[in-house]
Amino acid sequence: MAVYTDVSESELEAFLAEYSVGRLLSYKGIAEGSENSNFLLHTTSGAYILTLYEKRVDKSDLPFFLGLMEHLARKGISCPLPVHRSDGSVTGTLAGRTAALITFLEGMWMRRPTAAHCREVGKALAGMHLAGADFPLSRPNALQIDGWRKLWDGSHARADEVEPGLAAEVDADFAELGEKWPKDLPAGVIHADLFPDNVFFLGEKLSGLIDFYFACNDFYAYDVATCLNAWCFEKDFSFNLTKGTALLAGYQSVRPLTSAEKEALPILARGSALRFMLTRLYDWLTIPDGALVQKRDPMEYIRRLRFHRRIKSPSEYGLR
Ligand SMILES: Nc1ncnc2c1ncn2[C@@H]1O[C@H](COP(=O)(O)OP(=O)(O)OP(=O)(O)O)[C@@H](O)[C@H]1O
Ligand SMILES: N[C@@H](CCO)C(=O)O
Repeated sequence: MAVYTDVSESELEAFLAEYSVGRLLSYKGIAEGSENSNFLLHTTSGAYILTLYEKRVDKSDLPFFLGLMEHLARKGISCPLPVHRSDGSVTGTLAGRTAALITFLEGMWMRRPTAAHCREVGKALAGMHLAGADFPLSRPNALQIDGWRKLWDGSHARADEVEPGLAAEVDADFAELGEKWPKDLPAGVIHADLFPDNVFFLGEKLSGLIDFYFACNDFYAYDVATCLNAWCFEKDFSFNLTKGTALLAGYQSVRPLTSAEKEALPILARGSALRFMLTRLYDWLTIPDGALVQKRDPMEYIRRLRFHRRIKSPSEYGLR
């Protein structure tokens, strides 16, 4: 459930008076998502998403996130467009929270993506990387190895509650990743969380990308590695080579990977699996049961980590 903050009709109407979106017809909370409170709004001019930023989003990052969506949308990437207020700004205050209104994207996310969906997502990711190359703002990735270490420091003592031996296993990953993490690869603005629930489709056609609230500057190939993790594993944790091949071919049809990026893919995939394992583990251990934040299973990413440790060549992901 992701409606942490209730909004009354009268305060919403007062908030909307600052926008040229017509009259409010209806609104309802959206259960999906975990970071912010989201509402679907219908007004006399169409449908919109209203987001109230909750405490896990640093407000000083909003110009980057919202500015990026606007930049990408203007360059032809299908993503939500922030709606401007009469004073030109894109954020206001509602129910004591910083809030923004963005355009509604048609489509639905794929619970069971096929290789065709994976190919489309690869193409869209590369398109986003190219379109973001001249975005003037930048934001360091807070979830690089130092950020992972902070999460790990907060989880280490209880990690073996999730699986005996996990603390020692992950300590070894940190040692190896610290040593082998690439220092210089093509970099720019990345999505950093392009999971299936952040990509909408109409049939097999990709209709848009959402949720840019982890976007940052980092290696492009790290974003590719995150998509391999999020899109190409089956429920039994086996890697689906057909999906990997499709995703990578889709990406490379728009932005070919350099040989250094190809070579780095196994270590990037391992680092990305560790990153999502750690955020999940931290939440798993620190968020009380029954809280509104949805907890996701860290074991799903421990299984991926184990897979990546065994990879000998990037061709095992379907790379050509
Ligand atoms: N522009 C949009 N058009 C249509 N639906 C949207 C749009 N933005 C968000 N949604 C809907 O709201 C849900 C939650 O959005 P979003 O993923 O941005 O939230 P979140 O709280 O940041 O979640 P998380 O980070 O856990 O994915 C989405 O799954 C989707 O159903
Ligand atoms: N995509 C993340 C959740 C928050 O964005 C995960 O699956 O762990």
